[in-house]
Amino acid sequence: MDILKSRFLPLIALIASLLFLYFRTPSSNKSIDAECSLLTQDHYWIVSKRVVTPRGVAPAAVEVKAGCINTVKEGEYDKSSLQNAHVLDYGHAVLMPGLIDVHAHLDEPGREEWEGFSTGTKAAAAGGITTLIDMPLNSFPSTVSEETLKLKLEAAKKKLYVDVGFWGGLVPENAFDPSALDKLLKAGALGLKSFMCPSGINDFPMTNSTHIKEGLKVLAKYKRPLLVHAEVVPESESHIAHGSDESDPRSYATYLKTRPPSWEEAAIRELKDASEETRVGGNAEGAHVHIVHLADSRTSLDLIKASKRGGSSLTVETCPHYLAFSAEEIPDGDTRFKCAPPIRDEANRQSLWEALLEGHIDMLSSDHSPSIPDLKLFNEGDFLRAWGGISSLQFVLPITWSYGKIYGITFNQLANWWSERPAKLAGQTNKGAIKSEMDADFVVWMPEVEFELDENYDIYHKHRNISAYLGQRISGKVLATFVRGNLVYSEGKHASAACGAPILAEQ
Ligand SMILES: NC(=O)NC(NC(N)=O)C(=O)[O-]
Ligand SMILES: [Zn+2]
Ligand SMILES: [Zn+2]
Repeated sequence: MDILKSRFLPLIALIASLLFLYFRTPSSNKSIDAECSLLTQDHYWIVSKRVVTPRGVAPAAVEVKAGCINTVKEGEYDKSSLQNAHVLDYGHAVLMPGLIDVHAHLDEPGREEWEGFSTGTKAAAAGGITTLIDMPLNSFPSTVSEETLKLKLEAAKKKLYVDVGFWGGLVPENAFDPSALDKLLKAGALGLKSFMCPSGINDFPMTNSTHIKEGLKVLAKYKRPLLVHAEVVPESESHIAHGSDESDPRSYATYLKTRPPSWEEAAIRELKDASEETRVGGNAEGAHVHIVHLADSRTSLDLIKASKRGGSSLTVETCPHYLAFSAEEIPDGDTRFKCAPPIRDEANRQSLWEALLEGHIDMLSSDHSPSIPDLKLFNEGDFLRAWGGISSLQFVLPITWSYGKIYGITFNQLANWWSERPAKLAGQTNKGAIKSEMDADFVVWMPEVEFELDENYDIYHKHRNISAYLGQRISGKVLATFVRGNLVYSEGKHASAACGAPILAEQ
């Protein structure tokens, strides 16, 4: 009997625990799901008088089912037709596709004291951003291989409040190693990113046109883009890179002179050549070149226009800080405004707006690139030695709107610049527009509501005091953010669990 007991007891215990797990799983899943959303339903309707669809702005009722948009019924909705349904009526608030930020530095693993997946994506959710694509540098190690992409994914686990994809890095070490690039792209990097000038990060060295052409050949096979920080330090100008001895490092003008528009021009001239290979019949047909954070609205932009006219597959983004600020108004010593390329003069700012409105600039991104406050050297206010990068993630929608409304921008333009075109760049065919079968990713916001970014405002970035936007009065309050049907942010509250998904490219 004892022998029988000792033989069968473990087996009985195993069966009992399997049965326990089997019956427990559905209810435990349910409670996890409930934490993902501030709503309990997964089938409901969102109603608003201003729904932004590819067809325009109109009253509509949007049916959400299992994380996707099921139907979009345009026109005033008839309450009786939705009688048994769960309806969220947002009245006059604007319902737009969630923003897709293709350029954010979240810095994990390795520099989580600068920013992190949890803080960064909470800020994104509070700002109406439903997807962001993380840059391969500022984390440590940089995302330049299959292994380092895996470290990113590991670090992101259970910390994502919105969906997050990853760009891989193109650096000299992997540029001539197509099999290493293959592995990185097969592991799910949505595309590659490279720098044509020093990045400031030791394990992310700069690339030249030869590296870029090699990278484009590999990217062509996967039909994915190369994003480029387009500034080149011309030989003849390298001597002014650190400012002349008599110049005041606390003056923004001193910094501005160290990175003239000719740096952007030189890089874009080289990129114009390299991107010819993306034309139909070219060596890298299928690949795409995307210029990040364009600051110069003059010759650089002319080169971009010529390249597009010639049939190259090329797009360009600019960022809200280039549209909001001008060099003349940056106070002495206020290194919150330091970024590269630099914020240029007022006339340049205005022509950036024109280029955006005329469609020569394709999209917007945050280039949210924070650091620890110490590196901003606030005490010295030294623009030449302070770390460059603007901290802005949570504010990009109200900032674009507040500075754009005097140019008469429309909600459809906002949706194009912030959702539709970024989705295309990142290969996200299920995202970027309010139409049936797309992911139910939305921002609900009130363009007319003004508020102050003061000390009482809830900011979720890791370091609130380094943002260049603090102290501003702006308009466009985000009321709610939905990620694949989950209400992840509403009226100052986040869902209790981080249920955003890592986005990996499919082969
Ligand atoms: N290492 C960085 O994050 N650099 C960034 N810094 C800026 N833009 O000032 C960038 O995107 O180039
Ligand atoms: Zn850059
Ligand atoms: Zn950046």
